[in-house]
Amino acid sequence: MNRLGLGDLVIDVPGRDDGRALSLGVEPGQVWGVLGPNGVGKTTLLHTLAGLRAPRAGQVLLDGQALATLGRRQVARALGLVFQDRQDGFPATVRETALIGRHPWLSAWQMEGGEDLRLAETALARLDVDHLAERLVSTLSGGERQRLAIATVLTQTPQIWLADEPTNHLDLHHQTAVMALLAEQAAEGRAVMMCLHDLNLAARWCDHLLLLYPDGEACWGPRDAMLETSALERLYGQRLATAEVDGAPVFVPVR
Ligand SMILES: Nc1ncnc2c1ncn2[C@@H]1O[C@H](COP(=O)(O)OP(=O)(O)OP(=O)(O)O)[C@@H](O)[C@H]1O
Repeated sequence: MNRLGLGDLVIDVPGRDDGRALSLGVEPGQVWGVLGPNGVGKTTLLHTLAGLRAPRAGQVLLDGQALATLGRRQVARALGLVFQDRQDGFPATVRETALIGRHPWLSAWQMEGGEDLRLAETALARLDVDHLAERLVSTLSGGERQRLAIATVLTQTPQIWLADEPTNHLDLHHQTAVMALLAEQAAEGRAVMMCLHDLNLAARWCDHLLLLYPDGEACWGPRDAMLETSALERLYGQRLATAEVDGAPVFVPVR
C-alpha cells in the first residue's frame, strides 16, 4: 500500500469550526510538506492520517481503501510514523528500539531474525547512531533520540512515511541528512508527508505543500505554486524577504 488519500477530510481540531475539507493524494515518489503556524492542526492532521484520531468528516484512504476498514497489522506495515511524543516505556537499548520497527512484520511470539537485525544495523548506521547501539535510550540526547526514531521507521520499511517535524532537535548537518533520506525514500517509490516549521527546508526538499491557515482555510499543490511570498506572509502573520540560493528560494523574516 503506497498511496495515501485524503477524501474530503475534515480534521477534528478542538474548539474550532470545521475547516476546508482536504482532498488530495500523496502519491508514491512525492514529498509533501505541511506548513502552518502553531496550533493550526498539523499534528492533528498527521494523527488523523495515522488513524490515531477520528476525523470530523471524510476519510483517509490507503490505496483507495478506507483506513478504518483495514487491519492494524496491515496499517502498521504500510505507515511509518515519526511523531513527537515518545515515552520510555521500559529500559531498552538503541538496537532493541530500532528492532521494534520489525514488529509489524513478525508474528506474536516470533523473535527477530538475521534479516531484521541487518535492517536495524543498516538504519542505525544511516542515521549515525550505530556507535550508540548498546546504550540505553534514556541516556541519549534530544537529537540522538530523534535520529533513533527515524532509524526505527527506516527499519520498519514502510511504504508511506508520516513525520511530525522530523528535523526537530537536529543540528544543521543532520537536518540535511534526514531531509535527504526522506527525499531518497520518495525517489525509491515511497510516499512522504511531513510537518515542518522551517519554510526553507520545505522549499528545498518538498515537491508538494499543504498550507493550513488559522481560520480553517487550506490550499495545496506543487511547491512552486505554493511558495508565493504574500500567501506565506499571511500564513505566518510575518513579513518575509526572499532570495534565491543554490537554486531554491530562501525566506527570511523581516523585523
Ligand atoms: N486534547 C486536546 N484538548 C484540547 N485541545 C487540543 C487537544 N489536542 C490538541 N488541541 C488543540 O488543537 C489545536 C491543534 O493542535 P496541533 O498540535 O494539531 O497543532 P500544530 O499545528 O501541530 O501546532 P504546533 O506547530 O504548535 O506543533 C491546538 O490549538 C491545540 O491546543
